[in-house]
Amino acid sequence: MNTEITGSDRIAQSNGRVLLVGCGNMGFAMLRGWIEKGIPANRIDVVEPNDDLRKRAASTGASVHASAEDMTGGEAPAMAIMAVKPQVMAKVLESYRGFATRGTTFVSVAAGTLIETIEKALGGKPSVIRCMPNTPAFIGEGMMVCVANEKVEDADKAQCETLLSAGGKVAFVEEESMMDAVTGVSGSGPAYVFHFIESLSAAGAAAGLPPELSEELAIQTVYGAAKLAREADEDPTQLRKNVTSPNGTTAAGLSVMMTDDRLRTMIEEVVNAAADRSRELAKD
Ligand SMILES: NC(=O)C1=CN([C@@H]2O[C@H](COP(=O)(O)OP(=O)(O)OC[C@H]3O[C@@H](n4cnc5c(N)ncnc54)[C@H](O)[C@@H]3O)[C@@H](O)[C@H]2O)C=CC1
Ligand SMILES: O=C(O)[C@@H]1CCC=N1
Repeated sequence: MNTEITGSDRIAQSNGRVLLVGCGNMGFAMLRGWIEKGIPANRIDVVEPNDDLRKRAASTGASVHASAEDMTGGEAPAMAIMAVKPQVMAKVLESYRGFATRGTTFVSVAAGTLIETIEKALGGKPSVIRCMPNTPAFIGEGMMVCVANEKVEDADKAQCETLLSAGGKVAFVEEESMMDAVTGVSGSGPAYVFHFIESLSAAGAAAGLPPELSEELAIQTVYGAAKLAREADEDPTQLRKNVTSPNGTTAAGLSVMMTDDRLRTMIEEVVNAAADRSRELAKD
């Protein structure tokens, strides 16, 4: 008889505790999203060595701990979300090896860190999901893309999806190699959009608008356009055409962006640079 306890069994038995290791920018964005969407704070433990960040995590009602030692003697969580930097991920995972044989599904959000590296660090045959989230998870509008190893059962995957979807949309891919491009598009993507907002806002100010007003116009325009792109029946190409009157102002602006595919070429370079860095991180 197989007596191994799976993550989903553990959820049924223990009300599914969740462990978040690392509560910096990404960890806190996820934690905040979970709390906002009603994941009970009393089901969440956070390990974060930084005092200020630990206090911030505690403000959500989650139980906070300064180090792995405070946690590892206790009940194994159903899921451990690992949100530390890729450079320390393998070392940090070693402290949680005990959970790997006690039914915990490990979810790493580190850029570049391969499933193989996570498995080695945990030893044995752990259940591992590699996930690339993004910071809009903070407001429940993130994009979380995951790939699972063969040890992850459907029920564990479903449980993980339930948790992660509190931070936004969740997708699973079959091939781990896609995660580098995913990182280049949606993981790092919010930073490109924020820089676009900064640039649009600065250009408006340079064109004579009060800076605060210009920033408001830039933010609302990106927000409204993204929401329309998500909700409209038409695709982004048609939505662009709908704004562009023949020989009008938009055509004048777009000709600067689109001549010789200027922006598209640059964005391709941007995404490739981020994806290449993700591949490099796998080798560090
Ligand atoms: N910031 C982002 O937009 C995204 C980040 N990621 C990934 O998330 C991970 C974390 O990135 P950030 O949050 O940006 O970095 P961060 O530096 O803000 O957060 C990392 C946190 O880990 C904590 N930490 C260090 N050692 C620890 C240990 N032994 N136990 C528990 N916590 C420990 C640090 O004190 C810090 O608060 C990285 O692997 C990154 O690749 C993934 C997607 C997006
Ligand atoms: O810049 C980074 O490496 C992380 C991963 C994706 C977004 N931030």
